[in-house]
Amino acid sequence: MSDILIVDDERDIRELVSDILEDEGFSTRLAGNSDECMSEINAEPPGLLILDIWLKDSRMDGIDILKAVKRDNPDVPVVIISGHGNIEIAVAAIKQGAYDFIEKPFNIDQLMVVIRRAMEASRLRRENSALKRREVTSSDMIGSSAAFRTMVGQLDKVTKSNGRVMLKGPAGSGKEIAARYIHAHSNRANAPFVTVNCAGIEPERVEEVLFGRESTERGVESGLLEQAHGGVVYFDEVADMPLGTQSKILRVLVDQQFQRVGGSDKVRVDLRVISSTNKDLDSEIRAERFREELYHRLNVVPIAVPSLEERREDIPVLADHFIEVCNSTQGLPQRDLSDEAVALMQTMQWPGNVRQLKNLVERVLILGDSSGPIEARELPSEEEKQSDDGRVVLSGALATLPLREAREAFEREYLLTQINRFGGNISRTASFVGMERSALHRKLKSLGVVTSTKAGARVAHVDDEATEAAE
Ligand SMILES: Nc1ncnc2c1ncn2[C@@H]1O[C@H](COP(=O)(O)OP(=O)(O)OP(=O)(O)O)[C@@H](O)[C@H]1O
Repeated sequence: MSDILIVDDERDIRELVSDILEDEGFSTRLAGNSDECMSEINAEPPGLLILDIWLKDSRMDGIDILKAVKRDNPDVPVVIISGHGNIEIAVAAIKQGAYDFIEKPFNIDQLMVVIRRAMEASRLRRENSALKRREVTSSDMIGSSAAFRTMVGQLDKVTKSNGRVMLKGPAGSGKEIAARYIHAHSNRANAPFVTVNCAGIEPERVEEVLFGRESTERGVESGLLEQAHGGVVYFDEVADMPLGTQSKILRVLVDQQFQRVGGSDKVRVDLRVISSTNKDLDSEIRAERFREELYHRLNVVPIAVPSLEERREDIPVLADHFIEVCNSTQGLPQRDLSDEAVALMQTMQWPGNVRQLKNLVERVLILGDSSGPIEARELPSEEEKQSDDGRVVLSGALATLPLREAREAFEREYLLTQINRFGGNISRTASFVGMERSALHRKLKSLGVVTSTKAGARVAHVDDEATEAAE
């Protein structure tokens, strides 16, 4: 079991707490001021920190120490000791990330309850992140085609370095999963992986979201960059980053530091930067929508992520994998794939790549037959297939509807497909389909399309109640 570091300027108190904890089977270390405390933590982060708020003869008070611990060793739980009548300070400490506080004078039972709970919470958190990592490393990167193996070979080469990687590939091809693979196999695997959805941040909130904020009422709220300290920050779809944000990110990459909104101190962070794009950034630079200098900083090691059409031979293993995932996470039937279904899937167009395949598998398992192998007839027939001269071929069903209903049916199906293709992200769907975000929201409402979270992913579907009411 890891040990407990007790920091208090009163020798009697730290020795008393230490005696109690050692009687309970914990090992302890002691510190009487902030310097001793920081050198103990730097030598070896403890399993738990018990920290007095007021420290005499110290360069840092308890709150400063707490901030440093939450920044550099966020997994170490901190229990605050506060003097009687200092509840407000203790509450402020909790806002800064302390697990709990005990008020002096305290009794042994109270102390033990708080410590056991703090240790348990931190154990669960660590286990949880280990599980998440295992999920990514062992099961998520599926494939054996040549194109896939080439990519994995390149990912393996960059895991050991700290170089900035740019993943280039179409939407849904697995860029984020590739970034997570680099993280999980690097020496930063135990530190955070934080995704910055470049299109999704409102331009007026960019600084707050990335750099955090400081105010007297709410204390320090760390932004995404600070949350990623020691680990990896993943800029998803950098081409969608507004120009103003690009300059701010560039400055951070050059200076290696930033200021929180409302704060005056410089915050230094240690980050590995991975970014992704599905656009051709050279033409974005020529069109003056992307800053060339930022491109060169991000594009140190470019890695191509192949589209699903470039790795069609992986389709059967990927589909089997998604059937298994749907079975274990949602209890959907565990079915095989018939040879005809596999053949059809391997000849289809996949503009939404692996994400589209995953959604298709889920849809067939929900709507299709409940047992037996998946047959080709259960896969969506390509109703709105393009004819050779680019015109849309009308299927029987659509052709029998009045124009208004046919248009609605088409719009509903089209937008459902697009939203799911963009993983439920309305901003990106809006930008792809060429509508304003608010107009798209209105449209979806009128068509009865809603989004909800299913097995951790945002999915779009038709809200039956809304469409019935409209009819
Ligand atoms: N090789 C793979 N093995 C298993 N699942 C995969 C693989 N590649 C992609 N996926 C799955 O496909 C979906 C899309 O992948 P991901 O989000 O990584 O794509 P992306 O290229 O980052 O998409 P976008 O550009 O739209 O953000 C995810 O659910 C992911 O788990």
